[in-house]
Amino acid sequence: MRDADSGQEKDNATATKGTADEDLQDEFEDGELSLPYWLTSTEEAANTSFWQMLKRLPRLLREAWLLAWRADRRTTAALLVCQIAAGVASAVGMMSVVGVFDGLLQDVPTPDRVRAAVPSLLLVIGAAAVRGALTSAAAAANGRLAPKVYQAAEMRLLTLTTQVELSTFDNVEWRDAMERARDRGIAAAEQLVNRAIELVTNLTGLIAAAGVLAVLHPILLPLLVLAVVPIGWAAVRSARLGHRRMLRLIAVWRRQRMLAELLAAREPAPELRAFTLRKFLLGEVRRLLAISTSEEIRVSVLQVRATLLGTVLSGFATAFAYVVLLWLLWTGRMELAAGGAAAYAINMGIGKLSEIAFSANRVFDQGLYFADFQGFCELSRSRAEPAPGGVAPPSFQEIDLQAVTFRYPDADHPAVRDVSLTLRRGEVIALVGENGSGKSTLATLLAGLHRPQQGRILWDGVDAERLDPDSVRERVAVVMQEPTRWPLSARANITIGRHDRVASMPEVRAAAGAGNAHEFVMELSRQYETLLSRHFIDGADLSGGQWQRLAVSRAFFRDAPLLICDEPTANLDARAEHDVYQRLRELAEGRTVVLITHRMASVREADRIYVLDHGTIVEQGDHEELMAADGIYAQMFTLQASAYQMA
Ligand SMILES: Nc1ncnc2c1ncn2[C@@H]1O[C@H](COP(=O)(O)OP(=O)(O)OP(=O)(O)O)[C@@H](O)[C@H]1O
Repeated sequence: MRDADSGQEKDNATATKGTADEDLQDEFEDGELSLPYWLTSTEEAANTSFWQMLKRLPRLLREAWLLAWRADRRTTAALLVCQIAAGVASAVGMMSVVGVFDGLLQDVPTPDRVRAAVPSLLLVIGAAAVRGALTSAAAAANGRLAPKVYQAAEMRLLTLTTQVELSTFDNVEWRDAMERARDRGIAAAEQLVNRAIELVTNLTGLIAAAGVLAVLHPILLPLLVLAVVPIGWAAVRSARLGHRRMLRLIAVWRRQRMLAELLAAREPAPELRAFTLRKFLLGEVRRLLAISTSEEIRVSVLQVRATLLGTVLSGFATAFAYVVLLWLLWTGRMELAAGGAAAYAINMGIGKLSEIAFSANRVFDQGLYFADFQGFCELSRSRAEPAPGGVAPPSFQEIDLQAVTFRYPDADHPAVRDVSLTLRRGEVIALVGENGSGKSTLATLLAGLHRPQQGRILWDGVDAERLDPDSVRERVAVVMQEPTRWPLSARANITIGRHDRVASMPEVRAAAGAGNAHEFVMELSRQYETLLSRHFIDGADLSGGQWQRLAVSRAFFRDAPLLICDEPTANLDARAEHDVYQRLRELAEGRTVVLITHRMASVREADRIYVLDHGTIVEQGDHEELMAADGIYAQMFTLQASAYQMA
């Protein structure tokens, strides 16, 4: 079937040559729509044969069952009972049709025939009513189950994503897996359950029809199957064409969606206008849309052709089944009443069989995406942060780094190499060095965000490897180089530093005052309750420096024994910078502060200064000692001081 598909697609591609779409088609073949590398495993799955697909079905059904069972046991069980009972009601209804025909065909006056048919007719009506009620109950149960499955899948994904080691975010394979799982995997989990339920419903209907036919005459059963094979083939072919079109177009769709979002988003709006990019970007979106439109039309023609062929062949096979039925009646091999019921059951069975072909294909289709989701979950579990039982001391006297080395995943060189240093309680330590010398990485190691591959970090003599990473992080407050702009209120942006503590307004104000944020927060429309996001009504945005002041306030509010400030003043004006350092020094009473900055004037007062170069410590001491040594630090300091003097 695979070859047949590609053959037909090739024919079609040839047919389109010479049309107005020629350029697009060329582009299409030339790689614009070639399969993105991260979809190769999905393509492999999509190209498997019809029989391979059938073999996979039981496993997929089991997975759907497990998903539903874990999400809501009672509803899943109720749903299954409703489905099976509806199937039984169907069978009872069909068998009762025999009685109706029996009554109507008796050799008595018409009123007596009708009277004889009434009990069976009531049974047919009763069975239909019960089946209808059970189907509605099953639909209600499904309506309850589907969102729960979605919720469970989304929560599973987010729980695992936030549990992995930070360095995993730099792993390309994991990030690709996450993209695919988030893009379609969560929805596929819900869809897989929906489609599996649909399949089971149709299967129970088919079993009922097949059971009735087998009772009436066994030869009718294979005829039923024969009639549905062409429709089933057409359904599978059409779905696979659609799935492969999706695989080819996904890169184009993603790019087009990304551009469309940029055109409509607020952040790039000024640059879009400043660089007069509108026409250029609109042209790009138009080009991508044209590619996907032409491909969609091409595939839909192929799909209609397949469906038409399947329907015609199935029509012939159905006609043959009825001819055989007539022959059975003609030759007296079957009672007339049973013949009427058989015609009814054939009709029902054909309907169910073709629905089964469709729903089995949908289960398979969603199963492909669900496999992506499961793959990501397994990968994330294998990369989850270890959680040893130890708890870091509430406060510490000393943090000791011993020959620590750290390399980012896939990086050629370690970002921090063989670093040994000691932080004592109450000290202010400064890390200086050129861009890329490893300061921020060293800070993340101290904060317990990364784990060194070599060397040890001791908290009062206890190896951090033996401590629960969250308990280490509880003791640290970090002002990041690029603090996150949380789309929350100004107050929450500060209290998120210790979200599990009930915060009184005076405490929030004190932290905001320390971070130099109180004044500008009071000027916002709703002061501390102002939502800091332009994406919402009444939301406000802040300048880079104001966001940084909030980040400093957040760290003050966290009130941790170790405060790490990674260029906390990069966006601050001179006065704000002076104030923040003043407060940092006050805060250092009883706490340890690690300061990373390029402003040499700010590090003069530090108890100890470490100079990093290519990940190693090349100089250390206080300001006077380092100036006397006349090394890198002295050069950097003199350079900046002379620049200020010239200014
Ligand atoms: N996530 C990452 N993945 C791979 N390499 C990284 C990553 N982050 C940083 N690096 C590399 O590690 C080295 C140290 O980077 P780091 O950010 O620690 O330097 P820095 O001294 O803080 O620089 P800056 O002064 O510019 O902030 C650099 O060579 C950088 O390219």
